[in-house]
Amino acid sequence: MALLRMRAPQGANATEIEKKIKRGNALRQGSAWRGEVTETLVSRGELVSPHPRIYSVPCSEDYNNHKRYPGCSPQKCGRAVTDSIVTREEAETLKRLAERGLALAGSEGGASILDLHSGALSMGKQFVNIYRYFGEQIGEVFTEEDFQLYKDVRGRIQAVIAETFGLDPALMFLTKPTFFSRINSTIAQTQHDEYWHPHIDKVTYGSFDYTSLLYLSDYGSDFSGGRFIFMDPNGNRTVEPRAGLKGRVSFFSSGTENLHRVEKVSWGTRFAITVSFTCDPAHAIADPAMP
Ligand SMILES: O=C(O)CCC(=O)C(=O)O
Ligand SMILES: [Fe+2]
Repeated sequence: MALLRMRAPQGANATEIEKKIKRGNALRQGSAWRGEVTETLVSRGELVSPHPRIYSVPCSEDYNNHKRYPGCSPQKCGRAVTDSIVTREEAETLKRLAERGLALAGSEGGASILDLHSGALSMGKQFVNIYRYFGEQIGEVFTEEDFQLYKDVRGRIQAVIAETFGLDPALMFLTKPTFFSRINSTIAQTQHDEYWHPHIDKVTYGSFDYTSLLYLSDYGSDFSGGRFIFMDPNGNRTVEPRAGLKGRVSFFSSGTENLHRVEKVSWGTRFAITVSFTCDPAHAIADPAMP
């Protein structure tokens, strides 16, 4: 995603992890596997309800290099998708909010973000602080109800992640960045537009232990390309975004076991929100709020 390139890998093990990505990429390029989709974990036509569809993956060693927080740090790793916690109306409301916010500016390239917590909004080739730049006008874009909806949805996602991975939800914390993304097929102008690179969220964002993505538009009707791809050593596993019936939520442990990328969007516009959690209270943030 756009914010993704803003941060260098952090921590003592970052270079090791980068080496692992490079080794993995070299292996993939040299093998018979040419990056095709080998398995669709959840397709656009399915409704995953009432229980999440869960795929377990062995935890990578990443977590051994970090302080462990009992009740939160991953002991079980994997990925899951649920279509049962965000209604279609809620997804539509959040999409309209993303549209309104991003309509104020946006990247010249194909990927724009609006970070609700920091206020960072793509503008041309850079970012502005939406709360500072638009001042009082912000009241015409966001309402208290919008922030309340974000908070409710965040709470539901947190609960389902805790349930799935056997965690205490009170010991996991929202972390930054948390942002709306808007992606289209416009040619990239800066690195921030290059959303398609393989990455590991724990490396890219530092504080993430669990990542979630709430999709606000539909693969195949609002846009094409733009599938989410887990890049496993033995092939690609994809999740097809969708929101038209229920807002699809995909979530996963943020370490090397979940190396991933987003396929390039070939037409249309793709909206999503990233909502992620940390086990480290020092990296906790409050829910975004009206300034
Ligand atoms: O939008 C998506 O499906 C994934 C974005 C992503 O990988 C990220 O923001 O780190
Ligand atoms: Fe990511």
